[in-house]
Amino acid sequence: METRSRTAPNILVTGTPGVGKSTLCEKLSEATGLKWLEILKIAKENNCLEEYDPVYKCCTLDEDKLLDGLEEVMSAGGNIVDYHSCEPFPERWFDIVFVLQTDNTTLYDRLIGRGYEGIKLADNIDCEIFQIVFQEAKSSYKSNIVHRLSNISEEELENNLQRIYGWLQQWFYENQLP
Ligand SMILES: Nc1ncnc2c1ncn2[C@@H]1O[C@H](COP(=O)(O)OP(=O)(O)O)[C@@H](O)[C@H]1O
Repeated sequence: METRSRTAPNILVTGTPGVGKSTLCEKLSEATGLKWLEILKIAKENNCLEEYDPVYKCCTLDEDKLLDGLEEVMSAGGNIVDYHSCEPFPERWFDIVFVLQTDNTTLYDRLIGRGYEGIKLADNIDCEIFQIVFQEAKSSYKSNIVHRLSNISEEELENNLQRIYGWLQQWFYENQLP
């Protein structure tokens, strides 16, 4: 389904675990009324998780089942999708993609605070150092809709929210229904 037939845009908020996606999405959803879709939570609730990985202490996604289940709500528009990767999703779903980023010390502290350790901690820090999610986003979507946002402090979070509100206003202005 094309963007034009949506009554509100779909936003993807992505980035390495710990960069602040949930925090930003929750505030954005509260302020705008757009629906916050926490992909991991939705996958759990709808039995879209596959085998457990004991090293990373998480499960892989049953992507086909998850995407089928989300198609209708994504086609309608008005969603904020929160996930640490953009690879599973069809390009046509999103009007804009925000990749949140932090510095490595900040991310390290946040992940330690969350109980990450060993390979899981090291791999996530590497993921941020090598900007894996940003590279993924650039290869998955048109470059003009992919935006990096530094999200280290409360002040940056507020700036990021303001920037997204500004973008949303512009979207509604440009896509006004006749
Ligand atoms: N802009 C920010 N400034 C300071 N702390 C933040 C910011 N964004 C998130 N945090 C904190 O970082 C931790 C991880 O945030 P979270 O939103 O859960 O990340 P993610 O959803 O990307 O895994 C939380 O403790 C949260 O309070």
